[in-house]
Amino acid sequence: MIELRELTKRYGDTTAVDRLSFEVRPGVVTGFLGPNGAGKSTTMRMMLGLHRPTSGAALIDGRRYAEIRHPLHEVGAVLDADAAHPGRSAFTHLAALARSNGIGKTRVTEVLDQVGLAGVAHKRVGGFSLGMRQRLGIAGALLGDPAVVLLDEPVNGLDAAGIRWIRSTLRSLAAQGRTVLLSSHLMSEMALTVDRVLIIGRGRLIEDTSVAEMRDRFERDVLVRTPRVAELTGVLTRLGATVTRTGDGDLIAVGVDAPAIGDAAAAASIPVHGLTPRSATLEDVYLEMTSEAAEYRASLTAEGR
Ligand SMILES: Nc1ncnc2c1ncn2[C@@H]1O[C@H](COP(=O)(O)OP(=O)(O)OP(=O)(O)O)[C@@H](O)[C@H]1O
Repeated sequence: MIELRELTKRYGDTTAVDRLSFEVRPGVVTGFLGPNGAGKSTTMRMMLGLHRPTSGAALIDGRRYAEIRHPLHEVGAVLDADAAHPGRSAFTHLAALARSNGIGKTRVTEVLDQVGLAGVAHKRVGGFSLGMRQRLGIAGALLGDPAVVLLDEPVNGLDAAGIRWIRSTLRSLAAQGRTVLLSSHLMSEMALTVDRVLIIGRGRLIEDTSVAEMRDRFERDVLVRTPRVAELTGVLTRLGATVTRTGDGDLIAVGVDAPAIGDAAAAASIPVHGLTPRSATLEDVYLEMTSEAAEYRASLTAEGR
């Protein structure tokens, strides 16, 4: 379990993380989402004791990272797929990591097998594809059999097979009762991988919800085509709908479903030539939630800050 309490990080005038509080629970895959510059990497680095918070705390199973005696056994992290020296083999890289944490070579063989790299264990990492380097990173994170696994942008740049592999690996880690947190700036990458989402913008928490709840919250509307626009607008408004008009003269009704619109139009003898229920995608909902933070970021970039 990961717990953030009013976690804050300031760099001079920039508040990268702003009084962030949330919990990441075991047994589910949690996505940590936000537009570029939202503060995801800074937050993860504070969880791992790599950055010192300005105030507040990031706790792993109730303790700050610095207080954990054998960190690799409690938290495994992949912050950068290129952390391994290109001249080393996968085995040598992991064996060095294992040795410095008092872990035996048998475990190295086990994790290489677990991530599907057993066949290339003695090949140079420099010749590995991004997908293979990502697997190696995960092998390193799993060496100490930790209860908490953190991954920063693990699917960035991966092909479809690589994404599928990460997805099923993270699901099985969560099913084993581990706490799994992965960051991304793209909802589309997360939608099929995570159960819960924590969305941040400008260092603040915007949403802490499940993907299922987010799907349910889509604002559904109905596109209505009628030759008697004004009359139908009146009928639907009286039904409680919010009605707007498209550039093509169609109506967009929010707050009533298509059958209710059809019935009301029939009762008023208004012809309806088209009735199309529409729903936003998960990506649309996410972009709307984070638009203010993304625009703020764009304005800073435009000012050259
Ligand atoms: N060492 C630093 N010094 C000054 N500002 C920093 C530093 N590290 C991060 N920042 C700023 O803090 C904010 C958050 O950055 P961070 O890298 O944590 O965001 P992110 O959500 O991980 O973004 P991305 O998706 O682009 O990786 C940004 O405004 C960034 O410019």
